[in-house]
Amino acid sequence: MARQGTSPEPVSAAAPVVALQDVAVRVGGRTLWSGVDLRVGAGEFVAVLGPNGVGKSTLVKVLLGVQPAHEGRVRVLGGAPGRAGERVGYLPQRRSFDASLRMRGTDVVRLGWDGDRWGVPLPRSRARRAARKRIAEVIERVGAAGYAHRPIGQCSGGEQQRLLIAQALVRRPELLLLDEPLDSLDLPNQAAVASLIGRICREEGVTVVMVAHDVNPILSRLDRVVYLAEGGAVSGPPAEVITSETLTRLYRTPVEVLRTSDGRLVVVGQPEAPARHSDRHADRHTGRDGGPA
Ligand SMILES: Nc1ncnc2c1ncn2[C@@H]1O[C@H](COP(=O)(O)OP(=O)(O)OP(=O)(O)O)[C@@H](O)[C@H]1O
Repeated sequence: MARQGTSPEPVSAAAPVVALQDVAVRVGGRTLWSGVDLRVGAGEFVAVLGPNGVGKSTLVKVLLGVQPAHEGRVRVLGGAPGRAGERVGYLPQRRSFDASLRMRGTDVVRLGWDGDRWGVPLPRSRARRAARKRIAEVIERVGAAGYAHRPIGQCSGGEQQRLLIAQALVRRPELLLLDEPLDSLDLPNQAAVASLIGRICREEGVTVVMVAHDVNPILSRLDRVVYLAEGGAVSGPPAEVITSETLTRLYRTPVEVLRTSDGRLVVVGQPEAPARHSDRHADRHTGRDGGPA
């Protein structure tokens, strides 16, 4: 599929945090998408959208360097993907914690600090103090201080998600890759977590690339969206991309974008990707008869 950008990507004098040039990805012998161009500047908030199974998580894996691009050029923080180490924070697609899990929220955050740390160790007490300080600071930042000492399995979905965001942030990444962080949260928690991510982006200058099933909770905060389709993609400001005309062109089938009275977007007619994994998303509603953008 040919590239279908609606407007030229903004030209920034600074090197982009993420740069994809004519990138194609193949998994299991199938091309998921191709001809994808994307430039994400420092401090931008970008959403990756599209139907189930289209390859949104795979795009994140390309940026992490765990999924190679089949074609094209990918740069992350000025280097090859996977080379930026702790400069990239990652929140994988949500996996819920078993209610009986005794690990505390602080331990979950600590995993992000200790994870794969190696090299010349700091003196033990100094290292411990630095770790404790940063873990407490980031738990405070995400508003989780009230429950971080509870077993994670006893925290609510929204509380768990905040702690996982803290884990992704604990090493002060410049780029935060979030795979459906609002998945399974109720509307008030979606709004609260979206607001938190927006503040981290705006106030701390962290670049955010976030896979989303529903763009509405983050719509007002986004600089750009990338809409993936079988074969191709379109990227640009939300107001230019999430339109009946652009999505109809991208999906080559009539797609209608409706705006509800409270400003939410609903996309009607967006096709499913050919290989659905409805097993993981049985409760979602994205087919031809309408779903959130
Ligand atoms: N290692 C793999 N081998 C074969 N197929 C794979 C592999 N990884 C992913 N896929 C397939 O690639 C497609 C894209 O998967 P991906 O998880 O990136 O989609 P997605 O857009 O994030 O989906 P969802 O919205 O449902 O989470 C799916 O059909 C998936 O089954």
